[in-house]
Amino acid sequence: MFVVVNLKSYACDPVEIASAAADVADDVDARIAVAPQTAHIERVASTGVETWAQHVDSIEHGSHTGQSLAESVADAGAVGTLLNHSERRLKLADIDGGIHAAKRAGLETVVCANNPAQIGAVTALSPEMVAVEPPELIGTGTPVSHADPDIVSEAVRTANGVDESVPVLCGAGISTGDDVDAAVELGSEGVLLASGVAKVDDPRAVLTDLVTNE
Ligand SMILES: O=C[C@H](O)COP(=O)(O)O
Repeated sequence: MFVVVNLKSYACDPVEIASAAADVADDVDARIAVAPQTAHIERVASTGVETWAQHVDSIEHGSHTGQSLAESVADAGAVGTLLNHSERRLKLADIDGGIHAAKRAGLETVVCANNPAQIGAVTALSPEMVAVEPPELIGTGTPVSHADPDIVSEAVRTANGVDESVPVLCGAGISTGDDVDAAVELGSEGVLLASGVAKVDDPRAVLTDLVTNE
């Protein structure tokens, strides 16, 4: 079970959440990663939590301005990156290029997709993991694993049909251990969540519930 907490651009304290995630991961031997704003990667990584970027661009060192170089986020302490998040959609060629850039820099990748058909397409690009997230449920607090279970099980079936070695995560509205349990029942090997941790008063309690309710 892999829990990825995407802090998006929420007005939260990234270090407080990262420290809580590091403690909870240690306490219950769970895999929890935090994906902060790029400018916060170094501070978040210094807490010891597994740190991910929210995005890298399909570029190499060179004349690029305002883009995110995979080597730079790795140098700051990231060990993985999201790609093609619903709020940062990419063309297929740029997803492919982003995966190559990430691999070059030693970063793992979770490539997001909106539906099972897109999951099939991005699984064929051989990322480490894929994540299905119906955009209409993102940030609603209505968990995909309860509200739209078929999309998760279909995404798992589709990904397995393309490449069985690529695990499928699911996201949108996940905030409790019960949501995680339901996701696992559907074949998901992890969850991607944001508001359920980044917008609450006690992120440590939520993180604990997420990984101890299995
Ligand atoms: O990256 C996280 C997903 O977009 C899910 O967001 P959410 O947990 O706020 O629904």
